[in-house]
Amino acid sequence: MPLSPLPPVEAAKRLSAYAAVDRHIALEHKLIGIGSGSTVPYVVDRIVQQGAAANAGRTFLPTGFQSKQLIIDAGLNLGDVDQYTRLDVCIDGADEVDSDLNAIKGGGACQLREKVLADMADTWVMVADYRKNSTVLGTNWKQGIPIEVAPFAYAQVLATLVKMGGTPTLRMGKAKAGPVVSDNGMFIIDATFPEAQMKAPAKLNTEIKLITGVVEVGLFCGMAKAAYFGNEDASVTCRAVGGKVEQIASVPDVPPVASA
Ligand SMILES: O=C(CO)[C@H](O)[C@H](O)COP(=O)(O)O
Repeated sequence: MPLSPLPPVEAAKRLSAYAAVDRHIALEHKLIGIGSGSTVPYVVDRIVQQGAAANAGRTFLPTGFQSKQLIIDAGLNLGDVDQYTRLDVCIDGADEVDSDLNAIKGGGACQLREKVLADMADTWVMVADYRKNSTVLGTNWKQGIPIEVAPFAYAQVLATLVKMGGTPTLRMGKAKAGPVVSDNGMFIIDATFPEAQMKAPAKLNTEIKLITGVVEVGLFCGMAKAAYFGNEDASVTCRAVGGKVEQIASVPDVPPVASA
């Protein structure tokens, strides 16, 4: 059956997710990390399409409340990060990816758990629509780098980020008075930095991480094996570690490893 029609950005998210699952989640993969955001439901969707037999012996670890619900709602086996020290593969979304596969993540305030699972995974892969495909971080994603901080320390961290050249703001709730509180009970600061600093994201990541009170930084540097971007023309751009870029003309309606 052909894929159901979707608005262009949603269709692009679905394409990236389907292509990444088809390439990176094989029948022998038993421990799988599920990231956060609005692209990841399509990852779970494609995994379910691989069939009940494929998924019977698998365990899925979530990066937060949202992905935990996705795993449960899909009828997949839920695992806890306490039970494992490695994953076969983890697929996650991204807010922006640069030409070296460094990424800004944490638009959904999940960057701590996302980074722990990325660290654990033998293969960590990002999925996103074409708007996230960039050369320098901060070009398309203007909101800033999400930084998870201990609530007690937030004012001091804000001041230190300003001294470092950043423009930080405390992320406020949309349907809640007061700041956003992460799944870990932390606050989130979003900080923009001048392009010169954004061009060296690994250095910036280390500098921010060293601020007392910072729990995790939404810069993911040197972690990804590949990033998949769904395009408006129904193709998928795959950028792999080492700089190889591949255009995937189309994604099949059914996953190649589908089982009964
Ligand atoms: O890092 C994240 C959440 O903390 C998400 O993966 C990121 O915000 C991308 O989300 P989306 O797929 O909705 O664009």
